[in-house]
Amino acid sequence: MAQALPFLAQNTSAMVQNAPQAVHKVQSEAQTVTTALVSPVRALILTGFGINCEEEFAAAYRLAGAEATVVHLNQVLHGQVSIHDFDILNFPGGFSFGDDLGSGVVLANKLRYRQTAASGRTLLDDIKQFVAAGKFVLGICNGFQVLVKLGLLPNLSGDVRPEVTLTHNTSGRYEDRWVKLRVNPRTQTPFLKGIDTLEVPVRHGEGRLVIPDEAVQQRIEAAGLNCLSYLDANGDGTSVYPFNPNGAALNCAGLTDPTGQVFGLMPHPEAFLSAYNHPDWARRRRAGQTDEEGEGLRIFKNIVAHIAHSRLPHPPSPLSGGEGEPDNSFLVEKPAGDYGTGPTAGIEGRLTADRNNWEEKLKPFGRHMRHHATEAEDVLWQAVRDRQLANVKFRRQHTIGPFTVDFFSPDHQLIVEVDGGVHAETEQAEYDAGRIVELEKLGYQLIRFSNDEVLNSLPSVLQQIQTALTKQTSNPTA
Ligand SMILES: NC(=O)CC[C@H](N)C(=O)O
Repeated sequence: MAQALPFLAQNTSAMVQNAPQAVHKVQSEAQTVTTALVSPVRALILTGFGINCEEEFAAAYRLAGAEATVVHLNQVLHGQVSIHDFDILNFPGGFSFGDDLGSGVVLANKLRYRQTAASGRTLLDDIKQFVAAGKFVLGICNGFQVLVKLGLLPNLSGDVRPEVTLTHNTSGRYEDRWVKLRVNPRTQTPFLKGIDTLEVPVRHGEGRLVIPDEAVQQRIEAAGLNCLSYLDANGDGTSVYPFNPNGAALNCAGLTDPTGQVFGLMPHPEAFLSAYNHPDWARRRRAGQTDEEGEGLRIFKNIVAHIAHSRLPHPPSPLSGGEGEPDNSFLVEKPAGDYGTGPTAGIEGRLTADRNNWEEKLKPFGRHMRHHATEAEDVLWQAVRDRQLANVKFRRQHTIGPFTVDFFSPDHQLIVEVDGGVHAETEQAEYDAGRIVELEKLGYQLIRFSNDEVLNSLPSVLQQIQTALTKQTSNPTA
């Protein structure tokens, strides 16, 4: 096992370093978007004492748009770095303390008993406070073992004492192979939101979950804390080797605590960040798969998006006269019916609606739509309101001619529409197509997103809006 260590470390960091350019493009796009948001999501990654997957872990968060900081555990234990300055605390894989006394045991004991010189507090005291503050903890492989040995997982009692354990694989050997996983639909954890199945590698000697107490097992199942299970070739949960590589109880590859904020798993999602990490990538390419991202990245994107979203002000308050509300300064006296001028028409570029039509129909309609915004519209509005995106002002449910558009940047003449399922229906699609032509004729740029895109890939949506803003040069008259 000891010989495998340098090989694994070299091999995996080379995979990250050699990740294709496309991945780095995703990385820089995601970072730009995060910078555009209020403050970056911050991930703290612990290393030292034989941990060896910290760089892949950091790469995963950076690709997901977060700020990743790798520190030696001693820096935290000696009080030089505070976990409370971060949003996610991460325990990577590796061979901490050479797996002496069982994988993860010594490190768990250090967290529980080692007091920081200054305060006499233990790091576990801080972690409890961290979780109580609504923050997140992720442990992968050796990190998962640490969380289990410590009792942070599954932590049914809330007392952080060990309730289950992870021990030697039933095969009696170190397992290094790819596995398929299914997400328990009952899990509450944001780490796994929207994920059904996942293919990831395992590399461990002590990954077999043992649940000594029947009542504990029932409570784990009842609460859906067994969030990941190993699948066989038919996609069914299995105890059969090698699909289940370690003989885990409940075919379980990962656990959460009852809050869903603490999550640990034996497989390595941080080792599948790029499509090229997968042993079958070339065959998949030939079969027409074009996705550049590895499936493991979804977990990191999920948690980063969740935290970024929870930072946005809630609930939305479309206050009358607030940012985004149409106002009379956008109107000039014009004969009824003549609603339109393009953005190139000097001062008239500010005219976006006919007064009569606006007062009678469009203004109440806009107000109604603002008060009955869909979830996706709200999410996007919270991200762009108050000039949060590239310092650009957006209005919502803004009236242009006879149309009411979802989001509008007057300075950039950019329209952003968020579509629900109804827009796919033929009649509606035809109407939408006509509307786009009319609006584009008037000189506006229009981009559209589906509800799903906004809800599940907000950073990418914001990035695309930002790109569109730079294409559409600022209108000096607006
Ligand atoms: N990759 C890892 O984190 C390995 C974990 C642990 N050292 C084991 O062998 O079980």
